[in-house]
Amino acid sequence: MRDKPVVIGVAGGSGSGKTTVTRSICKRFSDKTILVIEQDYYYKDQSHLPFEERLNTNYDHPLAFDNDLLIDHLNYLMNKESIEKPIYDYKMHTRSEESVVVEPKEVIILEGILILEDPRLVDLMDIKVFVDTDADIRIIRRMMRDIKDRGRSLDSVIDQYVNNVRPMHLQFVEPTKRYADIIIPEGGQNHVAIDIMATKIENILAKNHTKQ
Ligand SMILES: Nc1ncnc2c1ncn2[C@@H]1O[C@H](COP(=O)(O)OP(=O)(O)O)[C@@H](O)[C@H]1O
Ligand SMILES: Nc1ccn([C@@H]2O[C@H](COP(=O)(O)O)[C@@H](O)[C@H]2O)c(=O)n1
Repeated sequence: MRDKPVVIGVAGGSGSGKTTVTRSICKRFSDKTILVIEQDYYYKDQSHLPFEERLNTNYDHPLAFDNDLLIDHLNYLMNKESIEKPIYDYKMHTRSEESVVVEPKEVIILEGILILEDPRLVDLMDIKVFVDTDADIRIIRRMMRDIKDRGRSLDSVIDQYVNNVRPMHLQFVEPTKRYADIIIPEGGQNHVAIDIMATKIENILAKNHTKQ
């Protein structure tokens, strides 16, 4: 493994397909090669707040994230040290009590809505990707996922989208597209883009291995 892992940032709006793209890329490599770090798991811990209060948090604002901890963890991984990655509970709107120990790998994919919004995170990335999907598709995907997987009602998804997700997307997420090296339209079903990403990663790994 070269001195430092390769860091690939995968940004994009909620429901754009970041997780799906990331999983499609990971499937092309062995489990030992790519470590995925989700910015969502670094939402600020809210366990000290009553549940009702957690419902009022704006989870689409940059200040909702504990990027200091995320940056500390990325620096540990860059120095080939393991971290205790937090686990996030979307139903309870806070960090779980458990965490998981993860070891550094040759490639780190950092995935999240606002990873290109913090210049300290951008500075750590070798390749920056923005998954670009139309807003109508994103809201439909989000409705289906949040009701099925995140314990939400239709009304709450619509309310949150109108009051927080949409305005924050326009103010903070969409403008970060300009920092991307690669823009992937439509996300996980874009096989050409996934092929290009996988080839780029293979080339970087091959170069690192011949240097040793
Ligand atoms: N191309 C696609 N076609 C249909 N459904 C998709 C597609 N990409 C993602 N989804 C679904 O949409 C939801 C959101 O996708 P996900 O990859 O989790 O987006 P993000 O990580 O950007 O929020 C998931 O339930 C996923 O299975
Ligand atoms: N307690 C929380 C925390 C976050 N969210 C929403 O998650 C979205 C980001 O995750 P994606 O997988 O969709 O990128 C973000 O838009 C937050 O609104 C939430 O609903 N509840």
